Formats: sequence, C-alpha cells, structure tokens
Amino acid sequence: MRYHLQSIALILRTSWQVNRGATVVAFVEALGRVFEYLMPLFVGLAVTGLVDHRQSLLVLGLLGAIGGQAFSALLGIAGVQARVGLNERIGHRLDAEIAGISGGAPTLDHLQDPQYQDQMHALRERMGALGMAYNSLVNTVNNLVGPITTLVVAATADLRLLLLLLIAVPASFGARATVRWEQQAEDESAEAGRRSKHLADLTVSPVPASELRVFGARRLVRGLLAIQSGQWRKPFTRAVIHGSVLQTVITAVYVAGSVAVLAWLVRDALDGRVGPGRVATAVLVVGQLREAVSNLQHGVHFLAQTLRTVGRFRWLGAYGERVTAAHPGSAAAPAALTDGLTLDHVTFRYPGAERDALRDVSLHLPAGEVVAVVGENGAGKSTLIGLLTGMYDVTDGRVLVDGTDLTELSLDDWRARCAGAFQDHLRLELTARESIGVGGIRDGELPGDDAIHAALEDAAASDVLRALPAGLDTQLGPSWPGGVDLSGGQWQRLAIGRAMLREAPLLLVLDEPTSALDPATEHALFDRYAAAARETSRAGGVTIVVTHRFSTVASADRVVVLAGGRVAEEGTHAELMAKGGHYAELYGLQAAGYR
Ligand SMILES: Nc1ncnc2c1ncn2[C@@H]1O[C@H](COP(=O)(O)OP(=O)(O)OP(=O)(O)O)[C@@H](O)[C@H]1O
Repeated sequence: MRYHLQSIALILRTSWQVNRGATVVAFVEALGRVFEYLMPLFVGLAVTGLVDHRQSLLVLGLLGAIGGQAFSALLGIAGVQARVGLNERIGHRLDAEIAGISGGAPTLDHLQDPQYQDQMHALRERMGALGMAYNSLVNTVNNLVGPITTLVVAATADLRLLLLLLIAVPASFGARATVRWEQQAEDESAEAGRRSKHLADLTVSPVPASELRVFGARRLVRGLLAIQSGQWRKPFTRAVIHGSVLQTVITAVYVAGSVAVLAWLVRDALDGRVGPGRVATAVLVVGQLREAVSNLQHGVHFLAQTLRTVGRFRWLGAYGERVTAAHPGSAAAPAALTDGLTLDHVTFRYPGAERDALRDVSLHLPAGEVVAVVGENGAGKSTLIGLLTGMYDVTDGRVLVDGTDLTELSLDDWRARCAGAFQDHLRLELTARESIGVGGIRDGELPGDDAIHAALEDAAASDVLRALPAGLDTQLGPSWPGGVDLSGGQWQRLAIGRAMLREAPLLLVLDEPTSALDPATEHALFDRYAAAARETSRAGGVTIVVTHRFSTVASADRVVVLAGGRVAEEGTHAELMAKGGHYAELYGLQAAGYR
C-alpha cells in the first residue's frame, strides 16, 4: 500500500511540475459528479411534490435534477480540457526520464541484464499508461464520488437500500483479483513478448529480412514468431477469461439482490408504508449504484494498471541510481598521458556468460605508442577495448590510466578523451554533418564544417562526401525523404571520420576499421592512421588498432596477440617474428594467402 501511495505521490508531483493550474482544475470534475449522482434524490422529491400537490417540492426537485446535470456537464468540460493537455505533457516528461535513465547508465552491463530487459519491455508495452497516469487518478476520484453519493442518497431514502452495499463489496474483491491476474499475465509474458518483438523486427528490417530470404528461413522465423506470440498472449487470454467469469457471477448476484430489495419496498408501498417518491428514488438508486460500482471497478482496474507501470518506471529509476552509485568515480581524466594504460591481472566475464572473455590479462600500453591487437575470432580483442573505454566493469583486477584506477575517474570525462571507429559502427541516419559531427561535439554544439572536412581528409573519406548530392546537408538513410544510402565501406569511412574529430584523444581505438574497405582504400588509409597516431601520441595518447590484417600490424610499435582470452604473445613485429610462435605462424599464413 505504501508503495502505491508513493507512486500516486510521484504522479501528483509530476503533474504539478508540468502544469499547476490544470492539475487543480482537473479535480473540479468530481464536484460536478456529486450533483449528477444526487439525481435520484431530486427525482424522488419531484415525484413526492407531484403526488402530494406540493409545488415547492416539485420545483426544488426539478431544478435540482436539471441544474445538477448542467453544472456537472460544465465542470466536466473544464476538467476534460485540463486533462487532455496534461496527459501529453506528463507522457513526454516521463518518456524523456526513461530515455535519460537508460542512456545515462555509465556502463553497458544493464543491456545484458534479462530482468532489466523484461521490465523495459513491459514498460514500453504500456508506455501510454504513464502519460495517462494523472488522468486515471482523476478518473478514480470521479468514480469514487458516484458510489459514495449514491450510498448517501440511498441511506436518506431507505436504509434497506444499503443492503446493496453487501454486493458492492465482493465486487471490489473481484476487481482486485482481476488486477492480480493481469499483473501475473504481464510478468509471465514479458520474455515471450520480447522474443516476439525480436522475431517480428527480423522480418521487417532490411538486412535480416534479406538474409532470411537468402537462407529460405522466412517460414521458420514465421513459425517461431507464431509460437512466441501464442505464448505471449496466452497468459492475457487466461486472465481475461477468469475476469469475465468472475464479473458475470458478480452481476448475477447483484441483479438477484436488487430484485429482492425492490420487491420488499414495493410490497411496503402497496401496503401504504412507503411513499411513491421513495420507490422512485430506490429504483433509480439500484441502477445508479450498479453503474457507479462498475465505473469504480473500471477506474480501479485502470489505476492499478497505471500504478503497475509507474512501479516499473520507479524500478527502472532505482536501477539507474544503483548502477550510477556503483560508479562513484569523479576524478578528471589527465590532460596528457605520461605512463600509459595498464591492465593489471584483469579478468572479465559478460553478465550471464558461462566463461571468462578475458582471464588474468596483464598488459602495459605505453603513452604515445601504436599498439596492434590481433587474435582469432572470439579471442577477446573487442572485449579488451570495451574494458579500456569503461563500457564494462572488470570482474577482477584493475584498469589503470597513468596509474589511476579507471573506477576513480569520471567515466564521462574519460570517454570524452577517447575516440574510436568500431567494428559495429553506428549508422546515424541524420544529415551527413550531424552524423559525422557527433564525434566532435563540444558543449552540445557540433563542430564547424572545416573541422569535419579535415577529419574526413584524415579518414580518407573526402570522396564519400563529394559524392553526396547536398554535401554535408545530405540526409543519410534511404528510408527518409531525399535520403541517400551508402555502401558498408562508405558508412565505415564516415565512422572513421567521426573518430578523427576528437582533438588529442588519450585513447584512439580503431577496431577493425578496414574490414569493409577495398584494398586500395585500405592502403590509403593506413598512411593517414599513422599520421593520426602521431598526433595522438603528442598528448601521450595510445592508439590501439584491432585488426585481422597483418599488413597494418607490422608498422605498430607493439603487437599484442590474444588467444582464448589470454595474452599469448607480446612484443614488436620483429621480436615476434624472430620468436617463431603463434604470431609468426598467423603472419606466415596470411602472407602466403596474398602471394
Ligand atoms: N556481449 C557478450 N555477451 C556474452 N559474451 C560475449 C559478448 N561479447 C563477446 N562475448 C564472448 O566473449 C569472448 C570474446 O569476444 P570478443 O568479441 O572480445 O572477441 P574478438 O576477439 O573481438 O572477436 P572477433 O574477431 O570475432 O571480433 C567470445 O567468447 C565471445 O563469445
């Protein structure tokens, strides 16, 4: 209960921050509802006035009935207007907070946490409920007014009508059971829902859709999608069937009870013990109470859904705080490196993985050096880069930046001093200026066009820009109006340009930057890399080139060979060749392949 009250407080606080006036006006609707539900009382007065020929009672009854409806309608309009604007603004605000929590997490561990993913999926499924949170709160208050006012009217008309309350109570228990079943259905189906979404995305995204066609796997994916969608919907269908059965039973009991109470009243009326006005009020109260309780049930149901979603939002907020608190480091990154980067007995295992991706790795990457990291698929090269850029926390050991543990540095500050072009580079479908310029954002501003041109020159990508119809203003991505598609290699070269925009990085990562490039471009690029690396080394920056192409490796100051998550060999190209070990063997194989 306390948790729900805190969620309600969060909704009220958010609404108040968004628009104070509308927050208050939305509640006046409830006042109008009081007059609406006093209707049976006024009708009873009018009937009594009519039967007893008491004009004042008749006028009071009619005025009350008509005026009450008009007043209620007016306040209703004001309330609805206030709510409409609020819903949207509250929704935007909470959406922005969710994006902030997810995007603001210092590391990427959360993206592999199934619990986080399930909560996020359930939250996205009901994203609209967050925007409607205040609305559903106001609705519940409005719907509470109905039964309460009706019960007051019933009590003043005839105490026997309060027996109907005995039926309303099980009804509210029924509503709670329905809510519980729904919550269970949401939790049970989250994983299947996520899998369905993944499979459905595969069939509509261009790259997977074409691979599935090539493999003739479309039918298989459709079959899997049907199974997962079925598993996703099954718990909801079960909850709906249970809810409907319960609702039918409750309604039948209510109808039977109402008939009994009304029969009792009518018999008394026939015996002259009860006046016709009271009977008229009673008939209206029976119908009104049922409607009011049903509205309340729906309102509570909707509110419970909303509170559940707000609960997930709060879970996410607490998760974000926990993750941020686990990275308290606030020291600024050094202006320049003098010693370099060190991995001290580092072991790392991905969340949920069964094996270490890196095991007891100790390495020193001296300031100003160009280090090539080589190794077979899965050797741990990208993982090493992930740890050096602080994307993941080491499981054991330390990563040191000029002797300072990376955990003591502000990760934002450290990453502002890192630059990189990655194997799975970002295809930012914005204008070319924005897509490249994000690599050099300063104080939220894109760099000037001259800087972008220079970076593209360093990345040997000026010709990609020259081919774009509107230069830096060209929209990238074929699915946008006027958008242009690029080849894999062209996207990659723009990504390298993005990396070259960072001034004097302390760590420049080139993670298989040439994998999508043709040999001529690759050759042109290596010379530029060497120049960029010399720039970087002036601030003591370390350049790491991860590659499968040994032609790059030979010119590096140092070569690190990873195998099975461990450092297999380390030294200069000449030293490793002379040693005749794993590196020499791989180099020999590739050289033979080129002959
Ligand atoms: N996100 C992840 N979750 C779990 N395990 C992962 C993840 N990424 C990589 N691994 C595992 O960690 C190990 C090292 O992977 P990593 O990507 O670092 O290798 P790599 O040397 O960069 O390989 P490649 O040359 O294929 O890019 C592999 O066994 C891989 O299966």
